[in-house]
Amino acid sequence: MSGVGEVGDRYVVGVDYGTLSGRALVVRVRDGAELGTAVHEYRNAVIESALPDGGPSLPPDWALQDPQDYRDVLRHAVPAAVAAAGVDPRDVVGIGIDFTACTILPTLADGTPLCEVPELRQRPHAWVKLWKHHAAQPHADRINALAHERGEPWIGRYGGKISAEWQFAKGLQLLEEDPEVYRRADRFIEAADWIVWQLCGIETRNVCTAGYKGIMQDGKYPSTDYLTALNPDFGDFVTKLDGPLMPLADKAGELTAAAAAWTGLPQGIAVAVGNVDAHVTAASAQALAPGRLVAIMGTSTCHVVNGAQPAEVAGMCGVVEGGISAGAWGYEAGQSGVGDIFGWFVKHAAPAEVASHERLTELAAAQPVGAHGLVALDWWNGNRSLLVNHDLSGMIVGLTLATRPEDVYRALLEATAYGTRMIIEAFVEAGVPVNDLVIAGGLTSNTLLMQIYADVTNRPLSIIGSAQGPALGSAIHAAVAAGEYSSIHEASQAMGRISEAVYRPDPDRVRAYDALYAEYRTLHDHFGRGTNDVMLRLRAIRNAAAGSAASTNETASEEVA
Ligand SMILES: Nc1ncnc2c1ncn2[C@@H]1O[C@H](COP(=O)(O)OP(=O)(O)O)[C@@H](O)[C@H]1O
Ligand SMILES: O=C(CO)[C@H](O)[C@H](O)COP(=O)(O)O
Repeated sequence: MSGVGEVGDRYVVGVDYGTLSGRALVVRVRDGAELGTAVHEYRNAVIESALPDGGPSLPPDWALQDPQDYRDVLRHAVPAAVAAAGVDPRDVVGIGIDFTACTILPTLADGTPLCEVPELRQRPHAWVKLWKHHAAQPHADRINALAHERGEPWIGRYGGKISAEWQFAKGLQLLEEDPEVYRRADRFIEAADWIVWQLCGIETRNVCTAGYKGIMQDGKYPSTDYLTALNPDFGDFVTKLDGPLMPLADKAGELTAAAAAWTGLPQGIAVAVGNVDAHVTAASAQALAPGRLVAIMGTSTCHVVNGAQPAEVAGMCGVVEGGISAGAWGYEAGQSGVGDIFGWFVKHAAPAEVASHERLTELAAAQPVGAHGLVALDWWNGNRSLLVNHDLSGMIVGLTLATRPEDVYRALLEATAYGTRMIIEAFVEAGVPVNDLVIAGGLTSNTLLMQIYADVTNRPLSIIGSAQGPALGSAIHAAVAAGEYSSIHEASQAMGRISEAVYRPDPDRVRAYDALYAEYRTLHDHFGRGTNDVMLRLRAIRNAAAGSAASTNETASEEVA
């Protein structure tokens, strides 16, 4: 953190809503200096098995959140960040937020979350569905099949598949599993837009989530005909999504008196339009130019890259005009599990004497490429791009009695790099240039991982110059919304930071990885493209067994009662 500003300086606050916590960052407008930060952990974190106040236990693949946790970030992290920065809150001129996505909730017409309506509190579908809620896969499958059958024009803009994580799959699941909660939902809104509504009292919809996570293309959602063909009661779904659509970095409204009281910031300051963690980071990494692919690597990885033209890229998440920044076509792809796979290995598979990222990385770094004899498929949390199937699962080939924990750890790091290479090749083959990579997020601290990515992708890797890429990106958007800069490009140049080409590919390792990547591709297509659906069959067997175990437990507890 830099020192406090000078007299006359103005500041903006960026708030990054992550999977487990929200971080606030106070940033100086003139140069992007980061002056103070604070984190607030969500009390209810990720709700995966039981609701906070009781109700039915949640089936596999559910992931919910509590919207009160989001308000608490405003009440705790924002004032703490301003205090840590040592600036006068009266000099703060704007606030911007970014959120995970698609993280979405049903609300009443006034924005009250349905899970806060007393009689709906114990209904799982009344809660926020987090981005990694994966229980809507069957609904996504039907959305996709019908879109292809009818030749819907928008499906190509999503690489041919809508993800189970996105709005329409989650909405259809809500309708079909709890029609009453669906009917009570006047609004179905991304948490990014909901928290902006809480801040400025005005409901808006940002073009980023509407485009990538909804199906808003060329100013339109899917037709009523199509939605009715999915389910006769789904025809009205878009009326719950509709709202004033706003470009990124615009001002959504002004901070209300109530939100000023929560945050300690001045009433009336600019509130920027909501945005997504990955997409705001392109601005903080000074990576808005076409061809610079930004990978935000944390629990999962999100890839965003601007292009000059629209193109259809099989398996990408989507292409949206102005979806990253005005004046370009923004492309997105993603890997649903990255740091979480490494974390799983440290926590559940590595023996205690080596069970830390640091120790496993140190041991893994000592071996030449290929020496472990392993190739893994990185699908521990399903596959977002290119296969768009969250029922796929992880695999390691080549294990022997000589395999050591660091070998497996290294194979997992490499598997995620191969997954990123698949995505890059899909973009390039479709005519979307990817010249270099800019990496942001917590995983930038792992230098072995960074070098593996440079070698596997055969591209130079630049590193964002901030440990708070999303929060800084939100602050940059707030500065534009407050009128401090005339465009996001100008603000990004003044306030963003990047260290250019920190990691360069090594030709020998590139060659060695080409051979391993060829094996990865073969396995990827074999298990992911229908030659052998063993993973899908295992998932069905698991779900049936989990279902019968749950009903056995319920019968047992009824008998006890
Ligand atoms: N040194 C490390 N090497 C590899 N993975 C790590 C390391 N430290 C933490 N992780 C993993 O990175 C993820 C946390 O990254 P972070 O960027 O903080 O998360 P988030 O995506 O929530 O912002 C966790 O999944 C954790 O298992
Ligand atoms: O898809 C997303 C953005 O488009 C999610 O927000 C993202 O994958 C979750 O990010 P993280 O793992 O960093 O919390």
